Amino acid sequence: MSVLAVERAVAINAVLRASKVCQKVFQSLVTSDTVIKKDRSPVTVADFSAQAVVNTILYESFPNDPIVGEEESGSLRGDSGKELRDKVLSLTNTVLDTPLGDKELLDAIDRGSYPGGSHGRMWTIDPIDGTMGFLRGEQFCVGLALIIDGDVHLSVLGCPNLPVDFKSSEIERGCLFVAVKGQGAFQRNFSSTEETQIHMADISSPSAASFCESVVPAHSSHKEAAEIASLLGITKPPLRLDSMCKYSTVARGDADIYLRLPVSMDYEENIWDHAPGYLVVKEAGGIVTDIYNKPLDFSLGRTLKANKGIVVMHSKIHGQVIDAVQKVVLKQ
Ligand SMILES: Nc1ncnc2c1ncn2[C@@H]1O[C@H](COP(=O)(O)O)[C@@H](OP(=O)(O)O)[C@H]1O
Ligand SMILES: [Mg+2]
Ligand SMILES: [Mg+2]
Ligand SMILES: [Mg+2]
Repeated sequence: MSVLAVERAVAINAVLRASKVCQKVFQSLVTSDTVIKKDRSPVTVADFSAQAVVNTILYESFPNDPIVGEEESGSLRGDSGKELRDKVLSLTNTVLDTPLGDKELLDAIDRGSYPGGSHGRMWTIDPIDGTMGFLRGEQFCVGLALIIDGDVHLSVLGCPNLPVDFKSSEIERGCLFVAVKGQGAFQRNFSSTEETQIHMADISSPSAASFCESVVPAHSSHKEAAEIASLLGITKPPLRLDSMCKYSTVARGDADIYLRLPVSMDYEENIWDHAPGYLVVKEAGGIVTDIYNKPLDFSLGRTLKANKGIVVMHSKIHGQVIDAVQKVVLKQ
């Protein structure tokens, strides 16, 4: 059996079930189910439920593995949290084989409180990445990765709204991306278990490239990305997508560059926002660095403290893209 085969199967099952939760909520989303967290980002019933589902399934197979998860159960607790808790619980139990009770639900969500670090195994889960895209009915994904001694070894991205093929006239949506370190990156569609290996598009000149960036300008500077594109001679308009769908889009060759340019130099990227997408791109043959051309360091806790921004590209255009990023962002 290949390395991490059991973990791979469990992670796929967890992400598919969590994706199902998101799809159910997506079909009946009402704005009153949105609460505002301290950081003012919207969080929905689906974020809590998807994290509970993934953490429960991971715990059944790997009870000793710690988890770094985005969400925590604070707003579901006590009398004030009862209404939301009831909704999250009933939604969660629609996709689990063994139903959870109230306490088990809260415990499952809070199993994601691990501080991270450089030693041993840990999972990281973003139950809905691109919550803004989810609320708009656009792109979002469920992201899960296994990090061992600070290095990403396995990742699964569930993208329920992503067209399975941008180039096809059919509009089938829903795809899963899976990567294991050293084993390549694969796409399978929600409608099948068949896997197809994916690769970055071969590109020799940045001027022929297309690039993607966040929809939300507060997450990545659109203005600086336009300046970089102009320096590189890129004429195609940016492909704006929420979530780690940007990593999968580049990994399967639908775009060539992903720019995430810091809007504030104080912001630290979260490991769950990048570890799952990072490995899919690496295993598809791409390079992922920060704006300083430094590799991403997942070993420093819950955030990428040592990095600023994200730059994803094919090795053949790496030097030119990094030069342009540094000229514009670092004024070098
Ligand atoms: N100032 C900021 N700069 C960069 N990313 C930010 C940010 N504020 C929030 N984010 C992150 O941006 C993620 C979405 O990225 P994108 O814009 O690529 O869709 C959010 O994930 P969640 O939606 O999981 O909260 C959140 O963690
Ligand atoms: Mg969030
Ligand atoms: Mg996220
Ligand atoms: Mg999230």
